[in-house]
Amino acid sequence: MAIIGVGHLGEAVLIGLLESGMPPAQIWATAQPAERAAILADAYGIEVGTDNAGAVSEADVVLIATRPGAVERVLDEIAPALEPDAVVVSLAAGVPLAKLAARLPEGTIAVRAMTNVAARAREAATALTAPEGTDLTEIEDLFDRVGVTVTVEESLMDLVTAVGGSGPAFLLYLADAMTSAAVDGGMDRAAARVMVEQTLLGACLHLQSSDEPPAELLDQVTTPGGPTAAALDVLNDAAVGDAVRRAVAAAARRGRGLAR
Ligand SMILES: NC(=O)C1=CN([C@@H]2O[C@H](COP(=O)(O)OP(=O)(O)OC[C@H]3O[C@@H](n4cnc5c(N)ncnc54)[C@H](OP(=O)(O)O)[C@@H]3O)[C@@H](O)[C@H]2O)C=CC1
Ligand SMILES: O=C(O)[C@@H]1CCC=N1
Repeated sequence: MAIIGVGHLGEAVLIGLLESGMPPAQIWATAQPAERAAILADAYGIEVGTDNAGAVSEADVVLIATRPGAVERVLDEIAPALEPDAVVVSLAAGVPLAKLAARLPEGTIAVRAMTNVAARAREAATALTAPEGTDLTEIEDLFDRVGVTVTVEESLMDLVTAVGGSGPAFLLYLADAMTSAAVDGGMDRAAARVMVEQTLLGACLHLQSSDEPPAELLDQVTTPGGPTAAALDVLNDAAVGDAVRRAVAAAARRGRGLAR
């Protein structure tokens, strides 16, 4: 396979794939500038260059990991070098399948994947979309190596981008605020970080291990008149739940805007 434009997300996916046992010799990647390509090649023991067309020439699956604005240029570069049965998977927010297909040779399958940085820890949530009737088994298997994969209608991709692709940002925002509060209260920063990260991880695992809705689990940790109730009073007074809903809507709107 080939990964074109290894930056933050591309590196997370690369690490997850290698950690999953994919042989390094199976992955050809590109990055820029050449110095970064050399650093990545050294760090991961894979082929990394700056020649996008060269990297895809023997690939069955090509992941495009550049920012949205560079995707069409990359497709123009690689299109003549693609294997006839290659599948091209764009990881970019907001670039529709139609735009991908328009730049690819007739018959080349284009797929959109919205994943997230948790691919690094093989805990990504990935949503795939492709033209109706596409057999996505191979691509699902690929993303299953780095987490959990679902398939959605393309019309949902901007929403999925907001809750999945951007999703880690919501928890990292919370982690930053909770850590600052602990440090301001006198905790050592390293200890505060361990407490916060383990608590957030534990809460997510708790949610995952239960069939109950998050609101029900929230009730169960909120003793009437207790400290958690005091915290929720503040969050509710500040309408944080509403702000989160508006943040998801804003991220989805921005994703739609990128398509233009
Ligand atoms: N970051 C995230 O958490 C998520 C990102 N995404 C999507 O993933 C994509 C990448 O995001 P992210 O990793 O954050 O962005 P980055 O800017 O970190 O990575 C993109 C990389 O591609 C390189 N690049 C640009 N043009 C080319 C080219 N023509 N050939 C080869 N490499 C090139 C960039 O180099 P240079 O810096 O020199 O331009 C950069 O290193 C985006 O489309 C985004 O929508 C989706 C979900 C989550
Ligand atoms: O914000 C971004 O541009 C990317 C897309 C989704 C998450 N991060």
